[in-house]
Amino acid sequence: MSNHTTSSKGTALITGASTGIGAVYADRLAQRGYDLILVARNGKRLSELATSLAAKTGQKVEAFPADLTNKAELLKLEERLRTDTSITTLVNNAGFGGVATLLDSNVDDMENMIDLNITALLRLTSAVLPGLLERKRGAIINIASIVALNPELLNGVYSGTKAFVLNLTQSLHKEVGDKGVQLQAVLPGATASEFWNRAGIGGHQNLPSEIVMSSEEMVDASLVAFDHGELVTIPALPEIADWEKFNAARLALAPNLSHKHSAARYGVRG
Ligand SMILES: NC(=O)C1=CN([C@@H]2O[C@H](COP(=O)(O)OP(=O)(O)OC[C@H]3O[C@@H](n4cnc5c(N)ncnc54)[C@H](OP(=O)(O)O)[C@@H]3O)[C@@H](O)[C@H]2O)C=CC1
Ligand SMILES: CC(=O)[C@H](N)C(=O)O
Repeated sequence: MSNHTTSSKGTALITGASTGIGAVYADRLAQRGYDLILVARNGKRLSELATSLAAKTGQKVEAFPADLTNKAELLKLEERLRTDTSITTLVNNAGFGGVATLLDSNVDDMENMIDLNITALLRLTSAVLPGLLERKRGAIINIASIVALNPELLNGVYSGTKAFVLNLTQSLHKEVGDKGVQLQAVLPGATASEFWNRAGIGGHQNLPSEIVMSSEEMVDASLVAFDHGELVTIPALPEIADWEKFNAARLALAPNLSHKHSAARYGVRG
């Protein structure tokens, strides 16, 4: 498959685009002049969104229904990412979480969460990245979460999946960030979307309103950060210096985490 684009921005492929944060990315990127490929399970919702965004923006918008936890469907999307040279941007947004403790969770549901939040994201990234590097152009936006930094909040497997997304993005930035491909990890806090209904707490209306951002504001802030080339974006964090201090402390630990001998405090030095 070759170049389908009608746009100089190229095509953005957005997973989890049928609603919530992904649907707002679709709207905003189409308004910025991207053609779109919209992915989610609900084909009817996707087609309706594709039709309305195409009419609103004049961009080419395609619905690509797929369950990303289904290997055959995931492989089809990977093939598209590998072969469609119009694709310049991947927004890895599809994901779900939970609020139950591990002991109260069904382990099959946890595995399914890992399949979507980690495996699908990894495989789609691996499929698109070589082409972007070859063309020296493009971006991957990965939707993580503030729970990447906060394992004590919500479900621990969910936190682990989002820590994976953050770490992978930081690692890829080091690997390819100077080769023409922009990376961004977005760490939303509580955001108004169907996430909260799917997570089993009956909707974001059940949260204190002071901690819940609209999906529109979350995405708009993240796109401003994207334009500034920010690698890790925490839309709700008032002072970026707080993140920078946290990250600097992590980096300062690094040279001291691997030594020939264990620390003196354990009293077992050879
Ligand atoms: N809302 C929040 O408070 C926060 C959300 N996030 C993250 O943001 C991302 C988007 O979530 P949000 O918009 O809030 O949630 P929503 O539940 O509103 O949207 C999730 C999207 O993912 C799609 N999706 C779910 N399962 C699959 C699947 N198996 N295959 C393909 N698509 C799937 C859904 O569509 P369909 O059902 O049609 O497949 C939908 O489009 C997620 O990664 C979430 O973890 C991070 C921090 C905070
Ligand atoms: C931190 C949150 O409130 C959240 N929903 C998430 O991380 O997905």
